[in-house]
Amino acid sequence: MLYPIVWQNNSVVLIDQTRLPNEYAVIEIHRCEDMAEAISTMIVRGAPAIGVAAAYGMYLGAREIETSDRTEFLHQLEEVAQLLRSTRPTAVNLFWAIGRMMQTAYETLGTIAQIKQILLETAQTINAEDIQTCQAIGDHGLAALPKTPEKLIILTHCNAGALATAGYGTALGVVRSAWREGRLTRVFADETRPRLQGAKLTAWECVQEGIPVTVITDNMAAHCMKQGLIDAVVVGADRIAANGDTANKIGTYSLAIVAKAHNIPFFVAAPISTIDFTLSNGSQIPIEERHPSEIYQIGDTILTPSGVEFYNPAFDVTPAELITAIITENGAFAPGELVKCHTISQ
Ligand SMILES: CSC[C@H]1O[C@H](OP(=O)(O)O)[C@H](O)[C@@H]1O
Repeated sequence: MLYPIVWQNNSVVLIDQTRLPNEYAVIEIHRCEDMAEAISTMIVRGAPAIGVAAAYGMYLGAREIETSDRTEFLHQLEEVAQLLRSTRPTAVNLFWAIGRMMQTAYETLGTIAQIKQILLETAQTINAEDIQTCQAIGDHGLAALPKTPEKLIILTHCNAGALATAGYGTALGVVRSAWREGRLTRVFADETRPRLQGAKLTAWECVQEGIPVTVITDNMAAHCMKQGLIDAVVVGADRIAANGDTANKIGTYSLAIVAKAHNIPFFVAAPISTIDFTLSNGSQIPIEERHPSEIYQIGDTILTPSGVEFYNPAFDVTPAELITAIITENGAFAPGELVKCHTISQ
């Protein structure tokens, strides 16, 4: 299995996702500041993955705090948390993981050394739990897919694979489970402008595992659906509001509209840690805007003339009414029934 984040030799080893698919490179992270940089620059990316990365970042920061005073330690740890919170605003998993690490520190009574050790163990637990969560999402998603006698073609957007999680993936977790059970013909992967996570990362994951994959440009999805090539759409999520409105990579909203127009089921696959129950709907989800160079530059090639303006929102929000079901580690739920997701389905 593919693990993008590994605790090894007292440091965090990350697959450098900015170099895939042409180069498989790893980077060792020893300091919290470097983990924050890795999240901001998308060396590690994907909602669950940046949550796991931030959890380890909290430990790396705690490790460097040199005080024997508990109050001072917790004050400095909060500063570490603030640095990590400032990296990317949309994926709620980041804030969930940081909050769990801070709560662990507050609840741990003991020496500073004992608190640091518990923080490391908590980060490792968050890492291990996410892999199990993704495998459960994959199997619940398989059960939710259309029950046609023929094998399915699943369209996905961006990368919600092992690279976007601690392993196995969410949307690609459903793909992996479907492939394992002989329910999948192939994956259609939207290239996903501007950073091309679909063409670069989803395609790479599928090729590594021998899962047939067809890469299309984002503007081809409607045509493929009209031709009857797509049986279901499965995407990931970065933040889901209590009513089921879902923030995911830019282009997901238009994909959901097109799927609805063609009566194709549209599934969101995400861990419960991606659901933000403090938000009643998606209008309150912060949308990250990234540097315009992601639009105007590919490699060394500049695509646009000077003198133009750019708008580069990294995510959009799909209204709950366009979503067939939200697949979690506890089962598949209608968007309006997420309050039930804490009850494990049979
Ligand atoms: C497993 S959900 C991953 C989710 O995160 C991605 O965004 P980014 O590549 O900018 O971190 C994309 O929205 C995926 O669906």
